[in-house]
Amino acid sequence: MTNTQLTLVQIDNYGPWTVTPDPRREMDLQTLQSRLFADLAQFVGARDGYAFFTRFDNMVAVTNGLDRDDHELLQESIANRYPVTLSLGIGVDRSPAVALERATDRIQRVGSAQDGDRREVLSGETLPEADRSDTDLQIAHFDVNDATGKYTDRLNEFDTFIHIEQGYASLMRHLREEHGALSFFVGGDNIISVTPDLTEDQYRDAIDHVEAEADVELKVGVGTASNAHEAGFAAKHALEDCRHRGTTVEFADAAVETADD
Ligand SMILES: Nc1nc2c(ncn2[C@@H]2O[C@H](COP(=O)(O)OP(=O)(O)OP(=O)(O)O)[C@@H](O)[C@H]2O)c(=O)[nH]1
Repeated sequence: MTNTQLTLVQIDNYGPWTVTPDPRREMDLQTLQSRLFADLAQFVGARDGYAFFTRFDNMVAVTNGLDRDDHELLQESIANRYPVTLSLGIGVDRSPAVALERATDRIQRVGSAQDGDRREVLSGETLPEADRSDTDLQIAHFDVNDATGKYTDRLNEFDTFIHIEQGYASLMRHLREEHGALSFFVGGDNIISVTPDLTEDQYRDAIDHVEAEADVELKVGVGTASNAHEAGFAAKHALEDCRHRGTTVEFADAAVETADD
């Protein structure tokens, strides 16, 4: 059974805080946001989840394997160390987009992101403990073909960035609209998608779509496991298979996942 547990992480009342009593220095905000993401990534990663920075004031984490107590501990630890607090909404569904809808609804129904009285919401349902080990999720790790030779070593950084971002925009829209999959840029030329069970043909169609729309060539490795780390790690191995075989889509085989993890 494939089921994704997603957590929406939202900084409470962040907009007003950034301008109270006066606008704060931008690089101080950037430092806070990136450190907060680093702490979230470490916390979630240590429990075999994945975290994505998305807009920094709102972040998304794949939290299969994390229970309500883990979420509470995250809130407590951040509140102890940062001048801001976090609200967390949790949702579970076969479709990652629906899981995120559910997670979001849990926070939105309590109040606005800029509501001074709405703090440290923790709401939503986690996967039942008994279901965790036999519930899988799918991670697809996309990479631009020869980004170094085509862009990094030839163009200035800004023009390279435009190409990569156009490819990302095209892929994220296609997978969201066609399959309810959620895709996140993770740096360099890499995009990680949290997907429902997709077929090889569906991945191939996505790659063809991005090439036609944005003129960016991608390849993808796909992994399935009970947590994001194992699924993503298997996907990375599958991506290496693409490199060695010259293919565009590879699915991890289960043996690799356990042998190398
Ligand atoms: N987040 C993340 N970034 C990576 C990973 N591997 C590579 N990168 C980034 O991607 C950039 C380009 O590296 P590659 O994708 O290996 O190089 P390439 O030139 O595209 O070559 P091929 O992928 O072999 O076609 C690196 O500078 C890193 O920033 C990864 O596993 N995760």
